[in-house]
Amino acid sequence: KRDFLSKFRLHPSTLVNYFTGIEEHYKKDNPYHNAVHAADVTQSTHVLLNAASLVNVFSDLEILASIFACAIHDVNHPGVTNQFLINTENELAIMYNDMSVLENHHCAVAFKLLQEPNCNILKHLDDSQRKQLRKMVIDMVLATDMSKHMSLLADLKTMVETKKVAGGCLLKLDNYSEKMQIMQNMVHCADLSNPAKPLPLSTQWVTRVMEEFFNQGDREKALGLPVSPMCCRETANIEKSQVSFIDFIVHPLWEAWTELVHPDAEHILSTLEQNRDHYSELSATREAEEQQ
Ligand SMILES: COc1ccc(/C(C)=N/OCCC(=O)N2CCOCC2)cc1OC1CCCC1
Ligand SMILES: [Mg+2]
Ligand SMILES: [Zn+2]
Repeated sequence: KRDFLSKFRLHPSTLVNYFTGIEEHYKKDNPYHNAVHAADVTQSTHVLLNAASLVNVFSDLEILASIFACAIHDVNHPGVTNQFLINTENELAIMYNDMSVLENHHCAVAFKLLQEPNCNILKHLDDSQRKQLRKMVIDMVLATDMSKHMSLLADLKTMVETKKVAGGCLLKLDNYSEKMQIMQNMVHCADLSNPAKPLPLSTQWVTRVMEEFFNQGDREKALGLPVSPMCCRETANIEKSQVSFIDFIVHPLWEAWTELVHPDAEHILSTLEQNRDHYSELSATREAEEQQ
């Protein structure tokens, strides 16, 4: 739909080879971090990019970089968190010195795959375009590390406030840093969009992420390690965790995004709020049952 095959001279069979390779490098037996999550985040970002207020904000190369970043953003995810890899001194934590271990790995695997035969989809980009795309993809994927969430959101809110005070257009972006901030938050929003989807979809993602967390908790128990928060299948309160996750992480982020692209994301924010109330009511009902 974006006419990228002709704009970037992308070869159909090379695209198929590369993205089949990417799909195969997502671990099928991860309940959550599998190729379906990558497709979900990619499709969600495609929709966010179509907001009326974002028309003409991004160049074709920035859009290609954003969509590519989503498709590869969790590739070869091992189904455990950065903290688990660090605590178990996993080879990936050693490789990346405990810094955004997963996110560095996802980028490295994706770019290494480009060098496989008949997989170089970026072959016909010129050197400057390829260098810019690589930098933008790395900047976006590294920003999906949850430990960056608070600073990413704080900077977004500062930028929005500053532009509002200046009376300018929120989306008049003067430099790479401002534009990249928007792109990083957009991909991060998509990565955290599960609670903002229609409830039948959202509940499936909750089941999947909890299954992956519980598998990690089982492994921590077997290794005699302290079980990570929300990873103990005996004690986790799923509904309560979702309400906190929405209240403290997801809603503040989507509130900022909704203000940025006003009024194009209002329906997403209201779905998120309805879902939050659903989990909150479920949690209260469960608590009442447990009292009896
Ligand atoms: C559908 O529910 C969730 C979906 C995504 C996420 C998170 C935090 N995604 O973050 C980006 C990926 C990431 O960095 N992760 C993956 C999850 O663990 C942290 C490291 C959390 C979700 O629910 C919370 C609350 C109850 C149990 C977890
Ligand atoms: Mg990730
Ligand atoms: Zn993800």
